[in-house]
Amino acid sequence: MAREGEGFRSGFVAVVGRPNVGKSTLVNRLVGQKISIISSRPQTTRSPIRGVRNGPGYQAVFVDTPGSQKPRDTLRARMQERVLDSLSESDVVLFMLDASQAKGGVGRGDRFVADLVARSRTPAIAAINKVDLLPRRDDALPIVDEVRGLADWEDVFLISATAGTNIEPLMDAVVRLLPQGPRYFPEGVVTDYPETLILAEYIREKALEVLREEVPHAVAVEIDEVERKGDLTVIYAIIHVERPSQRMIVLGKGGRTIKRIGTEARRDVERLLGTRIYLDLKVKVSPGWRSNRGFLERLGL
Ligand SMILES: Nc1nc2c(ncn2[C@@H]2O[C@H](COP(=O)(O)OP(=O)(O)OP(=O)(O)O)[C@@H](O)[C@H]2O)c(=O)[nH]1
Repeated sequence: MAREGEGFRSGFVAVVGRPNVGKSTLVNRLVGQKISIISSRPQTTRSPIRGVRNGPGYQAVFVDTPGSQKPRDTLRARMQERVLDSLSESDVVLFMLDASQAKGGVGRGDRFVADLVARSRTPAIAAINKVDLLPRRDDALPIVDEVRGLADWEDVFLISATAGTNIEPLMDAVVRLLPQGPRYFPEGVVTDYPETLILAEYIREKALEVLREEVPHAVAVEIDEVERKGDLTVIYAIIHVERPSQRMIVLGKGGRTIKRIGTEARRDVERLLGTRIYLDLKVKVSPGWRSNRGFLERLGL
């Protein structure tokens, strides 16, 4: 962790709200990349990281708060505790709701989340999103009034994550609430390094460990797809080798070797992402991949 000069602000911003209110859209806009950016996870949070934004004198780490919606089952009390814990561990909470849905009055689900935010006693900002969907500007006023009554917000903003309305004023307000702190992630890493490349590196490292000297340098790992299903992340990855004989080695007797690579990689990736992982590993023979430019570019090499 780099030490920064006097007055550097940093912290974790929990983004909460019912599904579909636009949390990912907003964070992607703030971070400026389509893929959430991750790096080695600092000890201070148990939540998966959605993205990191670096600005003059600050670093804001946006984190997900799993289960921040009204649970329908009997686990309700325990889930509430978990959400409360993660909100309390954050430095700032960004509560989002969908203006187009709140038109006839703020829904019960939104109230439920807002109530958790209030109970966490963490400085919080409310962002009423999708204002572009309101037919008239005045339609927003009753929503703002209602939202103000839900918790003791530091600020309430009307935004549109897709149109870009009020995004920078919102960001300024977030930064004002960040405490003094270190730069948790090196600037270069978080701005240049997409998640898939980091995942691929982890899997490659495990493959090399397990294979030792048997398939030196013939192994490349490609992440085909990352799918998030609640707190489960499904990762489809391909291990490329150059010859059929190498494929046999990577698979191992009865698939034993690839299974071991998968198990070890999954453990690390789980720690990295903070979610449960299902890792789908395939081995493919790609002759001459090392001299195929398009292939190398796709892999970020
Ligand atoms: N019109 C409009 N649509 C938006 C806006 N922000 C997000 N959306 C749309 O709302 C849908 C849901 O957005 P997401 O960012 O995936 O919502 P989310 O809250 O991250 O959803 P979960 O990951 O399921 O919790 C997408 O189709 C977005 O394009 C907005 O400001 N205006």
